[in-house]
This record gives sequence, structure tokens and C-alpha cells, in this order.
Amino acid sequence: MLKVQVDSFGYQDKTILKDISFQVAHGEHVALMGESGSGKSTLLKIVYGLLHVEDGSIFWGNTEALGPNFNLVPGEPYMKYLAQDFDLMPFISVEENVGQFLSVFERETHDERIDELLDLIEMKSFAKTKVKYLSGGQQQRVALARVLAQEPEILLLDEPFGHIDNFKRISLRRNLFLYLKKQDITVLTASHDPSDVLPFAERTLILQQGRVIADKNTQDLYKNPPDYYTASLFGQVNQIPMKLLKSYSEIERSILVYPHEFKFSDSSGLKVEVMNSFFKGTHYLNEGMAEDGTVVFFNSEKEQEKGATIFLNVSLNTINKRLQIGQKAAT
Ligand SMILES: Nc1ncnc2c1ncn2[C@@H]1O[C@H](COP(=O)(O)OP(=O)(O)OP(=O)(O)O)[C@@H](O)[C@H]1O
Repeated sequence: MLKVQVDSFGYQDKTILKDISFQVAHGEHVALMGESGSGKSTLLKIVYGLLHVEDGSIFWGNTEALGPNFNLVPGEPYMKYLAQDFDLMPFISVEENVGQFLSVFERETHDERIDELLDLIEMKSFAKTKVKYLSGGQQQRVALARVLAQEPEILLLDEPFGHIDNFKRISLRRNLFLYLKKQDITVLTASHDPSDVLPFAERTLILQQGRVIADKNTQDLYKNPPDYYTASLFGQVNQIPMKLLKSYSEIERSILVYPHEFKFSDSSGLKVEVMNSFFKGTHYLNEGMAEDGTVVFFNSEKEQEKGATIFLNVSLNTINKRLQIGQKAAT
């Protein structure tokens, strides 16, 4: 079990993180989401021991991670951190970079292990290439293999696919996260990208201005987002006044509705005028305007004509679920 407690942390005299307390079970994959500047990288650096935290502690089981004021070389042997800037040796080859940290006990299986890791990051054909000749995305993949070669018990990933193009990202992400699960490695991933989080992280923490505002099972969090900020980290979302959705409603507040949750109706419901229709591959994302000027994003199978009038409905089930969360949040 990884136990993270950061009562307060700041750079110089500016407080960046406040009242953070969470645990990650052995083998669990937890995502850290939050807008840019919310403190995700800072938190990972504290957990890894690159930054000293005066008010707080990090434990892996019964072992305390003591941080940079106690360790001559920052970091703990059981934990690895893949930073946004990769710590590679530019003048040696890809396989040498990956092999550098293989255990001396693995001499016999050394080549096999390098092969397995290069296969995982889809870089076998670059084994002999010097790292300085690689693109940013390729370097990020080598950095990943180098970290995995060290067989960490805990892996901290900071935007792990930030430099990797979509073409490689999709398979790499799937292969990596399945590999980490198979190896029972505990993972904490900071990411902006819902595709890194939704299919792979069992739990997600939401950081806002240095505080954890939600800590929940990822699917629950997506389906029942506690607030607009959390929902918008997962993609486009609407905040629709209840009165606009159901004219007979006496409820004064708004609810969150994802664009795919709207259903079309012939003549009743939320009336919008189509302003734009964006092709998204599997569907169209439309931007419409309600009579009171509220902008509404909704999905459709077909392209919608600019200026057309559309009626949208949301299922009572979804409305009730969203209203319940609001009540919980308010108490
Ligand atoms: N070395 C530093 N010295 C002073 N302030 C810093 C330092 N590093 C980060 N900060 C500040 O701390 C805050 C949190 O930064 P951090 O990098 O942890 O956020 P983040 O959520 O990881 O952002 P991003 O998603 O853009 O990487 C920001 O306001 C940033 O400007």
C-alpha cells in the first residue's frame, strides 16, 4: 500500500498542494487528473522523493520514503518516475540505454529481456540506433523501457504519451497498461488525456488548485461527475438549467449532461438552433443555442444543418442521477 499525505507544500512561499491524503493499493492503477498547473507533477515529484515535504509523509508499506533531504541520490529503489523530460544517455544505443539498468542477476536473460522491452515499446528496429538520432516520441518510448527494465514496484508516470503520435500511442498505451497490470506494478499516472485514464485506471483523483476534490472509482466518476470541472476533464459537457430541460420543473439548479446523453425528439424538450456541426469520425458534435442563449453541445449520427431547429431530451434516469449527486455534494 502506498500512503501519501501532504498537508501542505509550496515552492518558495506560494502554496501549491494542500490537505492531500490518499492511498494506492498494491497493483492498483490510479490516475491523477487536473487542469494544467493544478499540481499533478509536483505531487508525483514529492511521492518519488525529488521534492522535500515538510508537512507530510510518503509510505510504501511500512517503509517511509524520506525524500531529498535524506537521500544522496533522489528516489527510492522500489519506485520509478517517468518524467516529462526523459533522462536518457544520448550517445549510446537504444538497447544499451535499456540494458544499462538490468539487474546483474539477469546476465543470462539480458538479451531476451531487452528484446521483450523493445517489443513492448515497438522499437526493436531501432535497437542499435543512438538515442540522439531519435525523435521526441521515440525517446519517450525508450525512457519508458529503461524505467521498466528496473522492475519497479511502483511506477509514477507523468503524461507518459505526451510526445507520442496517435498512430503509436493507441497500441503503446494498451500494451503498456496491460503489461503493468500483468506484472502487478502499482501505478500512479498524471494525465490530461481521458483515453489514458478511462479504460485503464481503476481509480481517479481530481486535483484542482492543489487540492484533491474527488477520489473515486473511475467509471463512477465519469458517470456521476460531482462538478463541472471534473466532468470537463473527461471531455465536452453541458451545464443545463433544469427549467430549460423540463419547462414544468420547479428545480432551480442546473445539471451536467454529456453531449451523447441527449436524444432527439420531434417537437418537445429543449429547443435549440444549430450553430455548428463538427465531424468527429464516429459521430457529429453539434453546437446549438437555446432560446435563452445557453450554448448546448449534443451528438448526432448525421450532420446537422446550420440554422435548423432541434428538440433535445435527456432520460429521466440520467436527470435523477445527476440531481442526486448535486444533493450529496450540497450536504
Ligand atoms: N520549480 C518550481 N518553482 C516554482 N513554481 C513551480 C515550480 N514547478 C511548478 N511550479 C508551479 O506549481 C504549480 C503546479 O505545477 P505542476 O507542474 O505541478 O502542475 P501540473 O498539474 O503538473 O501542470 P501540467 O499539467 O501543465 O504539467 C504551477 O503554478 C507551477 O507554475
